This record gives sequence, structure tokens and C-alpha cells, in this order.
Amino acid sequence: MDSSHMGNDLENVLFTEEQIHQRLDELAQDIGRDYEGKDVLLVGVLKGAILVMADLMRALPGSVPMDWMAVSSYGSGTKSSGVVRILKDLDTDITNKHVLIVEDIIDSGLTLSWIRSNLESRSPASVEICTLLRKPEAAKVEIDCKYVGFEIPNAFVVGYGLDFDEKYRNLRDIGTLAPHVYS
Ligand SMILES: O=P(O)(O)OC[C@H]1O[C@H](OP(=O)(O)OP(=O)(O)O)[C@H](O)[C@@H]1O
Ligand code: HPA
Ligand SMILES: [Mg+2]
Repeated sequence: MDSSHMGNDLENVLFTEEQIHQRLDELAQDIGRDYEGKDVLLVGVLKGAILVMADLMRALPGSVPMDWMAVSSYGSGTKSSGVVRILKDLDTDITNKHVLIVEDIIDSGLTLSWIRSNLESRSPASVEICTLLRKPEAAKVEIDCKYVGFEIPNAFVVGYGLDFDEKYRNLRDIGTLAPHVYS
């Protein structure tokens, strides 16, 4: 195991574990109220959303089922080309179901834009999105996202599920990476 201190690789902590949990609790209250009397299926997007899902679902009232999709952006080799391939599809038939997509971050928006229209083509009762983070300045497509944890500036962030080269996902806080890490 890499024994270096991941926390030292952060330039700035943007959100502590406590702030993240508190915000997810607030979102869970809104979601619980909006879906009162309805069955909702949480759909997480692997892998970044695993911790958002874990904390959000435990803050929701009642029993809430979850399912997962894994997708890969590819094409030019750059991140989020907008060309998306399904690596793992849902196990669940979502026809006539209320679907709430759970994400860690909306950056360009290309990933979620594709996933949303893919899910909408399956005749669900509804599709909404809950994301912990959104970067408004980075948007290449507008996404109608009902539940947003925090809006952040256009900087690369890691921690709480978010990675740089598959590292830092297990950091408890979310922060920006120090330049020495990628130079
Ligand atoms: O709005 P976009 O510009 O499309 O970027 C956002 C997506 O990119 C990241 O996932 P990534 O594809 O890196 O995979 P990961 O979740 O496994 O980290 C993140 O978790 C979002 O799913
Ligand atoms: N950090 C980690 N993964 C990401 C980001 C980010 O800022 N944007 C899209 N995927
Ligand atoms: Mg992701």
C-alpha cells in the first residue's frame, strides 16, 4: 500500500467529510419529501459515485433499492468525449419506475447527458439526477439536475470517490490537487 500521506497532495480542502455528510443529509430530506408515497430506484454511476450512494441512501427514509451502471467515455482518448459505451448495464427493468441517478460530479456534463437519455429511452416513470458536485463553468451541455450538493469552480478535484489516475478515491475530504502531484 502506498504509505504517502494523501492529504499532503491536496492544495486546498474544499469540503470536509462533515460538510459533505451534512449536505447529503439535506438533499436526502428533499428527496424523501419529493418522492413520498412513490417507489424510487437509485442508479449509481460507477465508480465515482460509490461514496455518495453509500451516504445518501443511508440518509433516506424507508427502504430504497439501488442499481449501478458502469460506462466508459472513449474516442479521442480524452476524458468525457461524449462517446459513451456501457460496460455494465442495470440489472433492473426500469419501465414505469421512478429513477434517481446518483453521481459524484457533473463536469462537462457529457457523461450524464448520455446516461440520462439512454435511461429515458427505456420508458421509466421519471428520471431525475442527484449530484454532489457540479462545475457550472465547465458545462459543454446543459443538464437539468434537480439535486445539487455544491457548485464548484473549474478545477480538478479528488477525494470522496473522485480520483486522479485511480488514486485519492478514499480520501475523506474533497480538495484540489497540488501541482507537484501531476508534474
Ligand atoms: O461531466 P463529465 O465531464 O462527463 O465528467 C463527469 C464524470 O467523469 C467521472 O467519471 P469517470 O468517467 O472518470 O469514471 P469514474 O467514475 O470511474 O471515476 C465522474 O465520476 C463522472 O461520472
Ligand atoms: N475530478 C475527478 N474526476 C473527474 C473530475 C474531477 O474534477 N471531473 C470529471 N471527472
Ligand atoms: Mg464517474
